[in-house]
Amino acid sequence: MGEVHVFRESGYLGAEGRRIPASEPLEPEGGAWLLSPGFYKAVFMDAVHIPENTVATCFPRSSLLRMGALLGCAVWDPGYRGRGEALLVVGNPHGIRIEVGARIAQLVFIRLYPQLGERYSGVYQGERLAREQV
Ligand SMILES: O=c1ccn([C@H]2C[C@H](O)[C@@H](COP(=O)(O)OP(=O)(O)OP(=O)(O)O)O2)c(=O)[nH]1
Repeated sequence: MGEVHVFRESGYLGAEGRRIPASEPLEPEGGAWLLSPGFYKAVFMDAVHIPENTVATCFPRSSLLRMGALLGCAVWDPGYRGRGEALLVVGNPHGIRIEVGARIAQLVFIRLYPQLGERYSGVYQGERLAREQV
């Protein structure tokens, strides 16, 4: 876990366009976030580069589920590079506490045969990376 954000406005998903809502990072206290029930944006601390012959998907660690929280993840495309994000849903009515840098997710890689002709070139390519990392 690198950052936890709260959403500050609505999002929009159209047939063509989209607007990702503004969000605000929460300051950890004593090196951890105390999160009450709700929906948060979880920004990963680690950057990934998905190989071009691979697609990945991400699951929450079961420890997260066991304490009453979910991580919503989608598909990580071949060739994607970046520090991605996921949706953290805290359902435990007593909240949860997550330390900065705690491991929250596991990526599962699926090798593609044959290799795809196209690698990811969407709007999230290179997100949160320094120019030389892209
Ligand atoms: O839970 C996830 C899943 C994917 N990604 C990254 C890797 C992926 O390659 C990229 C784009 O994901 P996706 O293709 O699902 O997004 P989209 O909304 O379809 O965007 P685009 O139109 O750029 O494909 O975002 C995340 O950060 N979190």
